[in-house]
Amino acid sequence: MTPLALAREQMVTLGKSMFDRGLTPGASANISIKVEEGFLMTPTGSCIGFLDAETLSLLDENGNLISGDKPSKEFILHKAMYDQRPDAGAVIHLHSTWSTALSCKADLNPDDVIPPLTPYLIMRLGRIGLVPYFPPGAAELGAAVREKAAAHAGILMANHGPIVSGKDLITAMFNMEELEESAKLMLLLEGKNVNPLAESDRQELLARFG
Ligand SMILES: O=C(O)[C@@H](O)C(=O)COP(=O)(O)O
Ligand SMILES: [Zn+2]
Repeated sequence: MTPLALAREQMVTLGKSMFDRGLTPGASANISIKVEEGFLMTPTGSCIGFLDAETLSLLDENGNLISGDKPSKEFILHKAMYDQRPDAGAVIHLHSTWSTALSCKADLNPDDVIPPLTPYLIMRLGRIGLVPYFPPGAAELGAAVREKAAAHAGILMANHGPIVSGKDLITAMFNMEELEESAKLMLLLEGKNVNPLAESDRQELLARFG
């Protein structure tokens, strides 16, 4: 199997896994993988639970369509992540419930949205960033993500949802799952007497795993 064929198969399989586990509803979400030709991306309007390996959008490095259906309108977000994070091999954007709920809250720290509650989020994604609301597909949203992406592999887009990168698609998916679980913990603990990790513990984790 060629690397491109493998990427197609993995996008279909992991897209279905995320959809089947209720991580994004309907035709929300988009996924991309960096490939030799440029990028493989989910077509706009597609449901990630029912992707067709043959109609996925294959784009060159500048985002020009080589083959397949019209790509996601969010290619600009994915490209911003790849440009700012040279080690990124895949990017996922979902409308997962807890991260999206968190993205709607006021007074979040745009460079550290989720407090250090447990080690694993810190080990996988470090600090989570936040960009202001702009409409889906807007150039301004792409620019805002571009500005945050060098410092954050996981970003919440206000009133919209999360976007994460990883060295490959399975890593990006695990990163997204950990972000979702951490957003859930944060919201479940609201108003409770929480004992977060000490900043020194977080620094140690960032130094070892970041
Ligand atoms: O929220 C939106 O409209 C997009 O960000 C999205 O999730 C799906 O857009 P397409 O990938 O263009 O279908
Ligand atoms: Zn979206």
